[in-house]
Parts: sequence; C-alpha cells; structure tokens
Amino acid sequence: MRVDIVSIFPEYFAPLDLSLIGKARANGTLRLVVHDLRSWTHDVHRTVDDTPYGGGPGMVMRPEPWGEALDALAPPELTPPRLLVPSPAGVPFTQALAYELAAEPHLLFACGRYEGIDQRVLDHAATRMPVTEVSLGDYVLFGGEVAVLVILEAVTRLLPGVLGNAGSLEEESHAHGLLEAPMYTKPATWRGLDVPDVLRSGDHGRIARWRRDQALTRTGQRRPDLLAALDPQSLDKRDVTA
Ligand SMILES: N#Cc1c(-c2ccc3ccn(Cc4ccncc4)c3c2)n[nH]c1N
Repeated sequence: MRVDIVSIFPEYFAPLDLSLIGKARANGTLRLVVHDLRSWTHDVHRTVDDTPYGGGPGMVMRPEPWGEALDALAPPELTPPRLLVPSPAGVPFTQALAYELAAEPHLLFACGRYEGIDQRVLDHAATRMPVTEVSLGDYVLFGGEVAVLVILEAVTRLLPGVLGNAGSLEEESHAHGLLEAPMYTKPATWRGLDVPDVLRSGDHGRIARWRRDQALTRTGQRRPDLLAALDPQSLDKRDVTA
C-alpha cells in the first residue's frame, strides 16, 4: 500500500518510523511519504491560510497550495488515490472503514489545520478521485494529524503480514460488531484475584461460549448501540438463551 500524507507539521509523523508501522515501511508493505504543504507555496512567508469569507473566527487554509499538492500527488496519468480528509464534520471512522481502506492501493491524507481547508479543494478533488471526510469522534482537535496517526495504525495492522498473529484480528473488539471478552494471563491468582476457572479448563468449546457470553454482556453494558446494530442472523441461538 502506498500512503501520502500532506501536512504543515510533517514532524508530527515521526512516530511512524517506530514499532510495527516502522517494520511495515522497512519491509515494503507500507510505502509512506510525508509531504510539507508549504512546499507548494510560492511567497516569501510560505502562506497557507487566510481569513474566512463571510467573517467568523480563525483562519481557513488557502486552496492554491492544496490544489498544487493534490495535482502533484494524484497526477491524471496515474490511478487516482483515495483522498481522506480528517474533519469534525466527517463520517465516523470505524473498524469497517479501516477494513475498507486496508484494501485500497493508494491513500492520500490531507491534514487540515486552523478552521479547516477551503471547501473547493475537496469539491475539485472529488471530480477526479474518491474523497472521504472522516471523523475520529464527537470532539474537536487542533488539526488532522492525530487523526491520520490513528487511522494509519488501524489500517496498517489489517495489512497482510503486519500482525504476527493474524488470528488475533478474529476475536478483538469490533471484529464481529462486539466488544472483546476480558483477557487474563499468569499468574492464576494475583492479589487474591483468580483467573476464571473456565479459562483454565482446557475445554475449548466451553471457553469459546464463555468468551462469547462475556462479549455480549460487555457490549450490552458499554455499547448498547453496537448490540442494537447487530444482524440477528449473526447471533447464535445459544446467545439468546437465558
Ligand atoms: N478527524 C477529526 C477531528 C477533528 C479535526 C480534524 C481536522 C481538522 C483541521 C482543523 N481542525 C480544527 C477545527 C476544524 C473545524 N472546527 C473547529 C476546529 C480539525 C479538527 N476534530 N475532531 C475530530 N474527530
């Protein structure tokens, strides 16, 4: 997968040299390049923002540098990338969207700052590539960089070969629309607290049912919205027995 990131704070992405993302870059699974938006400015002050039409607080990112950046990174002769624009006004970023993005050959992230990017940048880009405004959640950040770090981590861990144990994707939270069951490791007793006997029984069928029950209980308690959204077909008949 190829990933391009455009930001006025390219140093924000230093963490992408670390850990499993760093390994994915080193082995070619992830070909990631971070670009400074100011490379596409031409004035002495390298200006990227201006006052908003219609008045209001703050500044808006100028369209010209963004237009030149997207032209350079998504030239018409190449297959267009999918443009992702973090925004408080975006669609929710979910595990389902992470899987969708993990199947894309080329992602292009536009990191806004100030009050956001001039809307015409997204409108013009949408005439020649898929554009998705995406939000991490219902709170407001300073800019898009943190969101790109989160999205990239969620997507990269889904790429083949990145996670040592691909099986762990199967049972983790949100893998099947549920929260994951509680996890335990040695010692069997710690500060007077025991690991549930079923997990030490060696009965894998019983363990699987216990974990499923725990996941359903947790999801009902913490995220009833996820439970409500579950396809009833995906619930085993044993899930509904009292
Ligand atoms: N993803 C995501 C986000 C952001 C976010 C993302 C990009 C930008 C660029 C600029 N800002 C600041 C701003 C913009 C508009 N209104 C108020 C503040 C951003 C916030 N906030 N909260 C989220 N879940």
